[in-house]
Order: sequence, then structure tokens, then C-alpha cells
Amino acid sequence: RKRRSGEPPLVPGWPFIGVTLDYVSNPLRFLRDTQKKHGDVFTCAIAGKYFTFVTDPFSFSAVVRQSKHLDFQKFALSFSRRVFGHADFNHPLFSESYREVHGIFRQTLQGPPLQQLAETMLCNLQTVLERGLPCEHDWLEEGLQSFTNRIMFEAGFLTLFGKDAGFLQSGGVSGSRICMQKAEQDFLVFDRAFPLLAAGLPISLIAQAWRAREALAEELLHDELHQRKCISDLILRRMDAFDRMHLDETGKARTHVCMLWASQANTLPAAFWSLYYTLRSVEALTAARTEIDSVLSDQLLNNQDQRIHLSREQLDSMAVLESIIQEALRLSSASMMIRVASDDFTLTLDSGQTAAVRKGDYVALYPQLIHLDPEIYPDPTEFKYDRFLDERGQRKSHFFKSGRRLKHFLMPFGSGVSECPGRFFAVHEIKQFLALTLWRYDLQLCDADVTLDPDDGRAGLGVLPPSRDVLLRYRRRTNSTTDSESVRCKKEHEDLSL
Ligand code: HEM
Repeated sequence: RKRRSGEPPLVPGWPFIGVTLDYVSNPLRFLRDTQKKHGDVFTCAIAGKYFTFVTDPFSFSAVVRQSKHLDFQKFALSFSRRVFGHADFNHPLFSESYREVHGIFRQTLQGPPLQQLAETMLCNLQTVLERGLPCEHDWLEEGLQSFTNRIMFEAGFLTLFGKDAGFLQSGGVSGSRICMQKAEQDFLVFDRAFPLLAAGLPISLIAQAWRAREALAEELLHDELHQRKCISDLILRRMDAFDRMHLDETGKARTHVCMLWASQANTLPAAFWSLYYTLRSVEALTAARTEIDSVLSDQLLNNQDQRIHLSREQLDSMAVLESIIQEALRLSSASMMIRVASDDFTLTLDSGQTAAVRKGDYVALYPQLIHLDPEIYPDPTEFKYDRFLDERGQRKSHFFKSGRRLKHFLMPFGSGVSECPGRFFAVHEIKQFLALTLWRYDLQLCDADVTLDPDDGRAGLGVLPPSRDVLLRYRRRTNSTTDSESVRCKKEHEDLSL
């Protein structure tokens, strides 16, 4: 292809593959180097597509607001159809009804319904955590990633998809745990194949991923879901909408696998990094514990069931935990925002510079360029738990580049039409996870000197997982163990001996 007048610089690449190899080996380095050479906007060929990258954060709004010429939905739906195997929601037969389905995200994940969802999550988190907590104060060992995945996956799954009879009959003590372990394993197998699937490899060629996805779909068939209790409004309303669209049963179940993936794939590593960085920093741990103690201690004194209840106001008031989560996301999220040009048009950047874009080309933003920019965040690769707090300990949202205040300074959840509808719930559930684990447990990383890095192999696809797991030691925390809890433990022990 030849650069046309008005178009951004075309980055030279190899025949057929363009710059794919350079990009894939390290997207951040490639984009930084190319920006230095070609300026704030440039076009390059990656995996058979032309991408126009806009790298100046002040111009992000120009892209995000351009929904007339830049489409997200068609691209996203055909991508997810290829990966999850659901119906073609871009087809005129479904597109109108799918608009309604899309509206359900905001109606059930935000505003007043968020309170109920967060309460259910907190309750499920406590059930799952208590089950694994030994009555004695002995240390247990487990990988931190495996610990986080186990707890967050099960609690998140139960919150969205409800509980089966086994779980309800045993009060969550045993019940569906085996099945949940299998679901978690299937989820992780499928998720590990995601970079290959995103790169265009058909799932039929990755037998393990195919089997895992189909096994998850079997658990989420409507006949199975109808047996479950306490299903979230989000899933109930999606079930109803898909029934009315007359999709086939497997197709409906695969859309639920897609929802399961959206709700877990970023949340699990984000929860991991939030806890990991907290445990590695004495300052962060102390500040987090002080905040948690001040919110939780009063209520437990007057609370018979020893269950923790956190209102939305209390969750919102936890500014230290929020800053920890934001900082963990800044360091680990590497999502790419992609839009498809629906016609030839001209993009006007913040500087007044224009860039002609061809129909069918991708326009992309790569927020990690901002997240790791030393001008915006001094010592950008360092974890600073209070980076998002001001001098008074309140939320900080003033960040600058070249002396100008930035609107987009942290974008782990995307922006504009594709902004994550689950972002408030995600932050709530990670706060709850941190609050409960730090309140209930003493936690230590066994090898505190080893530093973990995010695994770049998933760059562009969301929050990066750790390159490997680290060993965690944990035990019940004595100062949060109340008398009645000890009595309960002792009784459970006696029952077991009998
Ligand atoms: C830390 C956790 C999370 C992160 C970092 C995250 C990030 C994102 C991002 C970047 C997107 C946009 C993708 C794009 O532009 O292509 C997105 C979309 C989405 N997310 Fe999240 N997400 C998180 C948790 C959740 C949770 C907990 C839910 C639901 C319970 C959820 C539901 C969704 C859905 C349904 C979409 C698609 C929206 C659409 O099609 O318009 N996410 N998420």
C-alpha cells in the first residue's frame, strides 16, 4: 500500500507480515520507538490489518468521541463470535434485539442494582474464604495466584450465575466445590489460549481450549441455570432476552461463557496484583490495614452473625484500597482500544494536525503508553500505594503532561462506547477481597526478595497475569477472631472428631 496525501506516516515493514514481529515481541517498546521516529500518529500493518495508532493522550478524546466514523460494536461482536462461537449478533435478524441485550449491562451493573450485586459478592466471598480457613492458627501455604483465583473465581461465579442445590444444602461448606474447581480449571485453560485465539487461530485447532469452553457452556445451559438459585439480574435478563431471540441452546450457553470471561479474565489478575503489591510494601500494608480496621471494627462489635457488611458508602470511602487497586492496574493493565473506520474520514488531533483514515482500517489507542510515561508518573515502574491520593488522603485525579492537565490518565477500563460496564463492580469486588483477606488473615509472601513481572505475552488483551506464581503463607488472624468464632471452630472440630 502507498501512503496517500493527508494520511499519517506509513511505517515500513516486511511484505505480508508488516511490523507484526516487532510489535508482538514488545508492543510498548515498538510504539515508543515508532512514536519517536514518526510522531504522534502513524499507520502500520499488523497481522494483515492496517492500524493507525494515536499516541498523544490529549488526542485520545478525538478518537473516543468519533463514534460516527469509528465503530466498536461490529468489530467486538465479530471477534467474540469467532472466539466464543455464539450467534452472529451483527446479522439483521439479531442486531435490533442485541441492542437491548447490550443495554442490560448498564442497567444491572451500575447505579442502584450495583449495591445488591456487591452485597451478594461480599456474602459469597466470606463463604468461600471461611471454608478454607483453618480453625487453629496454623500457617497454610498456597500460591498467591492460585489462592486469589480460587477465591475470586468461585465468589464471582456464584454472584453472577447463582448457587446450585448442593451448595445451598450445605450452606456453602462443601456442595458444589468439586464442580467449581472443574469450572475454574476449564476457565483457566480457555483463558490461557486467548492470545492465540485473539491472533486469529481457530479454536478448533486448539483442542484443549475448545473442550474447556464447551465444558463451561454445558454448565451454563439454560436447563442447568434454571436449577440454580440467586442468579443475578444481569444473567436472568440475558437469559430471558436470548430465549426471546430463539437462539439454539448451545448458542445461548456460549454467550454466558462470554459473560463469564468478561467478568473474570481481568478481575483475577487485577486482584492478584493488588494483593501482591500490598504484601510487598510495609507502608501499603499498614495504610490498608489502618483503613480496613477503621471501617470494620465498629460494626463487628454490634454484629451477632460475625458477617461483615459493607455499604456502598463504606466501600467508596476506602480511598487507600482504591489507590492500591488503581496503582496495581496502572502497572499491570495492557489493553488496547480498537475501533474500525466505517468510512473514509479525517481525524483532527488535539494539536490541530489532521490524519486521513481509510474505510476498514483500525484506529487504536494503547493506554500503557500513558500508564508508564515518566512525565505523568515519576518512577513509572515502581509501585507507590498512595499515587492516587492527594495530601489530604483523598482521591487524586490531577495528572499532568507538558504542564497540561490530562483527562485520560488511567484507562484500564477503556473509554467511550467500549468502556467497561462492570468497572464499578470490579473495583468493589477487589476492595472487598482485600478488606476480607487482610482483616481475616495474616499473610506473608514466602520469598519476599523475588520480584514478579507481568507476563507480556498477553499485551493488548487486558490485565496481564504474573509471569509465575509465588508462594503465600497465611493463617487466621488472631485479633479479628472473636470469641464466638472460636466457639464455632471448636464445635466444628468436636463434630468432626465425633
Ligand atoms: C479489573 C477488572 C476489569 C477490567 C480491567 C476490565 C476491562 C475492560 C475493558 C478494557 C473493556 C473494553 C474492551 C474493549 O475496548 O475492547 C471491558 C469490556 C467489558 N467488560 Fe470489563 N473489565 C473488568 C471487569 C469486568 C467485570 C467484573 C465485568 C462484569 C461483571 C465486566 C464486564 C465487561 C463487559 C460486559 C464488557 C463489554 C462491553 C461492551 O461490549 O460494550 N468487566 N472491560
